[in-house]
Amino acid sequence: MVFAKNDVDYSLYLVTDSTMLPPGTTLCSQVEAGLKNGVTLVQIREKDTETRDFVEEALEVQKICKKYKVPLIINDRIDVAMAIDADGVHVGQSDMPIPMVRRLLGPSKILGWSVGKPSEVETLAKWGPDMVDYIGVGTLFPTLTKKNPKKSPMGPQGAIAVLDALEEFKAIWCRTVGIGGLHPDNIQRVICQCVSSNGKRSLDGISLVSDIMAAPDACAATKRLRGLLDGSKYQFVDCKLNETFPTTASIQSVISQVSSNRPLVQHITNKVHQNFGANVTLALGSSPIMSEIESEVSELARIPNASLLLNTGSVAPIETLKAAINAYNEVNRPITFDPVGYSATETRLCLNNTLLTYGQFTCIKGNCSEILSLAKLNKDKMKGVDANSGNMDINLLVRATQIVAFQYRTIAVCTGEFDCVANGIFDGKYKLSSGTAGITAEDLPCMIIEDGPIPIMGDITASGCSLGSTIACFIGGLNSTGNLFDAVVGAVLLYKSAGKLASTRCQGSGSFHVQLIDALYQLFHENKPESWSASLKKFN
Ligand SMILES: Cc1ncc(COP(=O)(O)OP(=O)(O)O)c(N)n1
Ligand SMILES: Cc1nc(C(=O)O)sc1CCOP(=O)(O)O
Ligand SMILES: [Mg+2]
Repeated sequence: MVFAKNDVDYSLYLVTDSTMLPPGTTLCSQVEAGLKNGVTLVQIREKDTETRDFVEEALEVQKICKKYKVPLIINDRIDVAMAIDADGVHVGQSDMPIPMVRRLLGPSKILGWSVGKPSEVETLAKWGPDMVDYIGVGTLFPTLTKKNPKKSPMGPQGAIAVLDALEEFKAIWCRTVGIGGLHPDNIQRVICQCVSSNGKRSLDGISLVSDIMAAPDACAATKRLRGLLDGSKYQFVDCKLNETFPTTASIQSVISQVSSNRPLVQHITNKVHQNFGANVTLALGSSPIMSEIESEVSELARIPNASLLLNTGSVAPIETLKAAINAYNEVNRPITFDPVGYSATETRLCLNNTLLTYGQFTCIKGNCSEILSLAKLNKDKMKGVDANSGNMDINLLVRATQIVAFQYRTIAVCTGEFDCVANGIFDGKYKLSSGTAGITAEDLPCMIIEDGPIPIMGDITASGCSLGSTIACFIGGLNSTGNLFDAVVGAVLLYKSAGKLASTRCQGSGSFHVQLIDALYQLFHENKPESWSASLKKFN
């Protein structure tokens, strides 16, 4: 049987490993359980099996694949593939060179290649459409399955770079599967986030080993994976994700929800911010807890209307931060991420990038420098001077905010002399292969919040960090019918207006601190957004 290459379904690509079989299962029983429940492509990968045994196993698996009319790919071993007339081969960067494999296999067989960086895409593009049919894009996340890995995990951001390279080098024929550490808790996020910058391409499928091969109930495991792949919405937080533009009326509704739901806002933050952040949270009718105790994060995340503010100025161990992200993601509770000093040092860059790869953030908030760095746009392109002072290049900052929102599938906030909020969530919708149907970062809904300069804001500690507290209060307090974009924009609008009001009442930075809390308290409890001083306007 020859499979027409255009008909290959890469959506759920099982790679075997008989070293992890649960008791009572066999290589064939796990493969058949997968095929019965939605596996669309199989690769036999047995790294420690003698050739004779490998051939026999491959022949058995091939029989089952034929029964389900699913192609069988052989890992590494071109000789075995030819011997049993398999449907294709997968090789990596350190295996037999692709042109040689293609010459042995002939034009009709499926040939896959492991790719981890854009330069490898450039190579396959130069070879043209008769060489590589698909690429395994990885290693996405840490995995114990591949022994002595040569590549460190690239995360969704690394996969985006590969997808961008496929578009850049016009390898439009080449299909893609993500691989490495893929499991139900990250697959939707991967499909959502792994989209080329032009919005035209997302992964064509996911490839995995242990989630099925090591599953005591491989049928159930496969059914769950199939359900995620055939789904279309990643409802990662319990509220509405639609993209309607906020209004003063919708913001008023958000405040009413916060007021009645009194969210628990867990702060994992820097020491300077802790006290002021707690007082800001109380002023906003919410309940602060400044806990960095790993063993209680799951319990806290399950408290009704719990909301996490993760400010990486915190000195908590990274394992605690990861546990907190997991805990809140697991129960669809919101996480506001404040990557303090994002790339100021190698240490911070590594910490922030690790966390950004680790979970789904409901809102990512940063100052101009942090947002520009996250968007990989350096300040030199700014028309004006440094991003933290006057002469803002508004268009560039909005663009950077939209890029962050697009790439992390989040609500991105850039705060400074003016604030902007971009909505990159696409209502949670995702789709294999076709990306965002050509919608790009610059098409994202974006609101600008302005109230003129408030210089004294920069003269107190934790003013930026406490915008994070405000956002966490607002999104934590939403009902399931509350709209996320309204909440984030409302938080920024309130915070900016309160800052302006406090600046007119204070005598200096000391009294500004107090006046800011008073102003937040007053505007929140009055709940009259139409009277606030900051302006709210659509950027696009
Ligand atoms: C679908 C898919 N993607 C990547 C790999 C890894 O192949 P390779 O880099 O050759 O490493 P080994 O699998 O040979 O250890 C794969 N097998 N399948
Ligand atoms: C076979 C393989 N190749 C990888 C790559 O990055 O190229 S990662 C990997 C193992 C993936 O196993 P699991 O789904 O159990 O994490
Ligand atoms: Mg290999």
